[in-house]
Amino acid sequence: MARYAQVQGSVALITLTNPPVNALSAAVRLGITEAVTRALRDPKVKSVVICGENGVFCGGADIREFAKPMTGPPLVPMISAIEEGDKPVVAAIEGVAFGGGLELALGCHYRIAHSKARVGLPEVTLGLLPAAGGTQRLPRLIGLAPALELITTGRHVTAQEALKLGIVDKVTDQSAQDLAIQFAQEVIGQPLLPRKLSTQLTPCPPDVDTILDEAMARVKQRARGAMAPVACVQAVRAAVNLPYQAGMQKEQELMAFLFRSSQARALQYCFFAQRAVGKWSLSSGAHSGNSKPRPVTKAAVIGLGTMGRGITVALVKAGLSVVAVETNKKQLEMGKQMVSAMLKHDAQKMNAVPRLDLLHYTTDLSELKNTDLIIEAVFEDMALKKEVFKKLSSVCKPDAVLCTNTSGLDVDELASVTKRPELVVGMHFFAPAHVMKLLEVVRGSRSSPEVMATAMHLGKRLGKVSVVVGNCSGFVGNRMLRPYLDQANFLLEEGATPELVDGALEEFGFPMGVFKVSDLSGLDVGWRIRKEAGLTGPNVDPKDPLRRRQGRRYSPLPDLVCEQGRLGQKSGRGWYLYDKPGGRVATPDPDIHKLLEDYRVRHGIRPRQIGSQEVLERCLFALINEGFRVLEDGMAMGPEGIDMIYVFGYGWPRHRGGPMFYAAMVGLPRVLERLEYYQQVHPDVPHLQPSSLLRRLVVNGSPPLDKWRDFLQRPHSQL
Ligand SMILES: CC/C=C\CC(=O)SCCNC(=O)CCNC(=O)[C@H](O)C(C)(C)COP(=O)(O)OP(=O)(O)OC[C@H]1O[C@@H](n2cnc3c(N)ncnc32)[C@H](O)[C@@H]1OP(=O)(O)O
Repeated sequence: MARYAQVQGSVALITLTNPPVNALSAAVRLGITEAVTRALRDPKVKSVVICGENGVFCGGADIREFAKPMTGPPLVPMISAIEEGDKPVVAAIEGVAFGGGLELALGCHYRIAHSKARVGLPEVTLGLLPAAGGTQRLPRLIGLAPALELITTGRHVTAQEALKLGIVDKVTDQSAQDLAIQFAQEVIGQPLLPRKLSTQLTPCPPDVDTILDEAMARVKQRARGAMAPVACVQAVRAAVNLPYQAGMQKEQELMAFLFRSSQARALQYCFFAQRAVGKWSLSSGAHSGNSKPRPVTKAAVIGLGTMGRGITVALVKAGLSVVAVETNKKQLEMGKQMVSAMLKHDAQKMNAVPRLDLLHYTTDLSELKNTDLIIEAVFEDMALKKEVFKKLSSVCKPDAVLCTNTSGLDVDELASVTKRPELVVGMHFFAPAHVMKLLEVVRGSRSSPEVMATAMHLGKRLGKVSVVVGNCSGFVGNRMLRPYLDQANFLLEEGATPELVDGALEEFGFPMGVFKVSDLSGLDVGWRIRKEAGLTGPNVDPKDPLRRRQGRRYSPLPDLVCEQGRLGQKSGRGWYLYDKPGGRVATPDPDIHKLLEDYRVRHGIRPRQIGSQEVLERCLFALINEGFRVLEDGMAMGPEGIDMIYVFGYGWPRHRGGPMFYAAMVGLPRVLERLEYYQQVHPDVPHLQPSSLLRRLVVNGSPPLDKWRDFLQRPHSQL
């Protein structure tokens, strides 16, 4: 796990060999410990170089080992032995030096990086802190403020920035290993003490307490309940206030607390779940390993509304040439201006040139003859989308892939109007499409494995977390959102206010509560959908009472709010009041409180005190319950997919792992018991009826999440 060689006569070369990222597993730590001891003992060895195999220095501690009892030599003494030795040790960083990998490099006396390498301490993103001396050595090396920023965010740093910050000593376009070997010979005999970071003091500006206090305030505000960033600031404070050994002690104490936390488990679960969803499989036996994507060099986007513009920008930023289509010259010009502005804005931020040359604008569909893949992003209307698909089917080359960016319409119905249903797939982007990381890739019943591979591969090129989902109404994310929204509205009827509900959800960790999100998206969106579904407006069954639709409880409150012209942020009023149309700062609105009071009086509802716990249980458990139904119906590959959809698309706090992981943490019997309770109180809400999968899991002793698939009744998923 670590290869030892003697090169250039006097240099010991230690190579980490644990593909793919040379993670510091027990075997690697043992290998390094033995190799370093050998090098330090061998009188013929005058200096040492540590590098990684296959162009990667080290991706850090082996995260898979965190769930198991610790074996092998610990990292801290291993790194101390390197630093304390009397021979210069040079880290040759290629690829990445992350987490324990960078901490290992910080224990070396010199660091040389390849120009394409990246370094960082991303432990905070795993619910931990850099506990192999990272919180103590990095501030001593680069100073308090930059170290705080890197450690509390986990940000990756390019080799060039690392050089500027002083993390690395040299950057090369050639082999970092070769330069390190040469360098290791040059520094033989030079004093080592100034290079041993643990012997140094953290360089501190006079306003050190202010910097630390401000960092703590910033971190607490951003963390939304996540504990690791707060612990990171505490650990770095120790690097300023305490001698090295005492600082290390503090680092270990904080780490021990974080290591056992449910947040660390949730964040580590997310790390692996994010990678697992990329490895899709279909019930036919096709999977990511045996299905080849089609080459896509030229794409097209139909419709330059909000979604189409974002998708166009995402495609261009990924280096694809794009034909952007609108129905008339005026819309096209408007779309063009917006897309150009977005690309220029983005390029400016990155100090790059906007790739406007990759774009071609047209109103003529026949110009799509040579495109490999087309993404339809027109208005969410089945008739209109069908018309577009019919035309695409006749103008595009026969093997062009046709994608729809619908947020919930039937992909099979759309595919049925084309001559190539096997080449039709859903690509559900989330607004703003060039920013949001989530992509639901919707498999129609006839979508071929090749077309699935193409959509998933394209998602990866666009930097998205792409999740394969089945073709059901609302797919996975929006389907699960409905019961959540319903519960929020029912809570208002029963006595809550928008700010009470939102407060509970924000306290839980959502960046915005449900009513603030609705105001941001525009309340008319849901209103139109409800009208089309016959839930409000002229198509309502006249026999339905006002608070019942289609056999179940219905809250007309959102419709009443829209009828008053309160459409959310854009009209300056929605569930909240804003300072002006388009304003962002929400303040509670007495008019909404009055509307709710009048409504309750009109319907004879006696308002009651509602607490945060009830808000969370009713909103979140209803959503989770639908998640179990999604699994039962075979519309998702597994709970990991659902969780990644919620983390990346709906603001579910990552440190709570996603709804299905959260359910497992709360305990499935508890979720079941609360759903049963609320179902008894609200028998007219079918969404509260516990799903059969949840019941079955509880009966079978609540197995861990990765075993849930064994309890599905359908032998095959619908994917
Ligand atoms: C005392 C405690 C001291 C230190 C604590 C730590 O060091 S915690 C670990 C800190 N390191 C990280 O957080 C880095 C995590 N990894 C990454 O960011 C990326 O994997 C990386 C290294 C940039 C490579 O990215 P790439 O896109 O090239 O590959 P991918 O992410 O798909 O990873 C490939 C497979 O390697 C597995 N893997 C990656 N890092 C680790 C790791 N540190 N431990 C264990 N396994 C790791 C990853 O899961 C992939 O596995 P696969 O089975 O192929 O899905």
